[in-house]
Amino acid sequence: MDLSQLQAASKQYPKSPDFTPSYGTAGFRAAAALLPSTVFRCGALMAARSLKTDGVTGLVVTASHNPEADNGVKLVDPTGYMLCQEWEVYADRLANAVDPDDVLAELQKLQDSECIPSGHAEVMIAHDTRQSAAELVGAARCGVEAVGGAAVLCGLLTTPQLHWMVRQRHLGLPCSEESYFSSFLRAYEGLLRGHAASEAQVLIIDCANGVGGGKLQQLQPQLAQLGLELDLRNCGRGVLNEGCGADFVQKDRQLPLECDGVGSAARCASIDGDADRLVYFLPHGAGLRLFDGDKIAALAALFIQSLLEGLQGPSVQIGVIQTAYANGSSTQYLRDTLGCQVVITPTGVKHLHEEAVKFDIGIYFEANGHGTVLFSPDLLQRLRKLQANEPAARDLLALADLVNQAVGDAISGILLVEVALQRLNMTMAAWGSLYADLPSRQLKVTVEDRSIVTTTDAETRAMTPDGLQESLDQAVQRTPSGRAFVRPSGTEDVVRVYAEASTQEGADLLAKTVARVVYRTASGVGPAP
Ligand SMILES: CC(=O)N[C@H]1[C@@H](OP(=O)(O)O)O[C@H](CO)[C@@H](O)[C@@H]1O
Ligand SMILES: [Mg+2]
Repeated sequence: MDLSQLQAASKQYPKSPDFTPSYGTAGFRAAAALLPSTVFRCGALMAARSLKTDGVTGLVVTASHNPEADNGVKLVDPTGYMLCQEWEVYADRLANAVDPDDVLAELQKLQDSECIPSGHAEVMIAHDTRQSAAELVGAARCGVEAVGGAAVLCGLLTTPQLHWMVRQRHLGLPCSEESYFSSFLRAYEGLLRGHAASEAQVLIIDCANGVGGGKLQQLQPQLAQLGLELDLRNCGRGVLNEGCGADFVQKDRQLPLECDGVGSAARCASIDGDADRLVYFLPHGAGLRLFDGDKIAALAALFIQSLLEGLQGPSVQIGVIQTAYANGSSTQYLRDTLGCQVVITPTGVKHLHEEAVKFDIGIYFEANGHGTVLFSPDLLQRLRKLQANEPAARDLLALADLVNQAVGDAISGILLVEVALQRLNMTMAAWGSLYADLPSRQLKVTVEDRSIVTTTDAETRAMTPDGLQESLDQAVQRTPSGRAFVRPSGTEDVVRVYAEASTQEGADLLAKTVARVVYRTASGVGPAP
């Protein structure tokens, strides 16, 4: 790695002294104005990662479902997965280096400890629709070039598109946006051939005023020809993620903007600002009936089991990976009714992904709608051998092409849900009644320093501060079918509270009680909950 230009370039991107970025649940995220230094350094880091792996890496400038004024960076390994967790510590150290000398010193240390070879580094860079994107993409590019790497500017893309393209490069397969669309469409058409519903299906999609809207518009004509009519809302005229988008719908349980008055029969979906999360919903009274990531995982598991029934030979191990935020009813359904193995991991798809790859078919979804279905290389090989004679093998192979094998992808997720509903001949109502969600509530508590809250057992129990878990246990014991946990957010400066119970009142009360315990034991700031 050529570090001779690094210090000079680094001077253009000074870090403000009191900014201490931290690689959170999915990369760095902060107010956009603070981020040029972080993104510059991530550019350099991903060039180093490219040399280390002898592959093309990726970087997406996005703050996902967060407000327009925020931005962030998501880092992509050559496999198309997120940056390997061992390297997060380098990302943290580099991002926090105080000045250009320090940046150089950190990269030199990285170069030595990872034995980074010299050679050609290449980093694919994409961005979402935020106004701050241009400046930050410039910073990323400068960071890549400052260590002698080549930046490939891929422009406006969804996060999962860039992950998919990086993976395709790795596999030596076509990696343009055109091939992204055509590959999903081919798989969709193949899975529905001879099985499509007789009438066109209409789906209203709340696009969060983010990057997914334009991308879905590009797919609209071809999907209409295949019997799926997309009615796109919040396509960019309004404010990004404000009053709309998958995070708003899943957490606030309210109809997004531009979706009122659509009628209770309207099938609706909502994606987030960088189109890696997906939830479905049906308008219901003043609110909505939510089909979250857990429901999508259950539908995917049911569909995959139905396909596997037609497959000869040894049984295929299906694992479903969830976090503590998964509704208790979903876990019970997957385990007891479908007989799937369920694994619970800490929050963040990097943790779920890590477990999902251990199964022949690993289905992972966070309750917020971020997830995908992974097929193991061994299973794919077996399916390829069988495909000439077995339609089930062909269907499963098509499914592996339909579902983004790199990361959770809202666009691919929509196609998965639509195929599964049509192939299982299921209405949204039937999907909804696979199991009934336990009422739940999520709250946030602002505290002086969220890092004093530490957890164990996949974040289901708090270890510190003293007394927090004990008080939480008492509150849970008083609540019929109660369950609650707290954890420091990895993306926001808050402690998150989750509670569920047999009634909504019970869940609300439990969440409030726990929020008060957090406020009391972890030095809450601002008004008490
Ligand atoms: C409760 C919740 O939805 N948490 C989200 C949120 O992380 P936090 O660490 O909870 O802020 O953002 C992550 C990145 O998008 C996502 O992976 C995760 O599920
Ligand atoms: Mg997102």
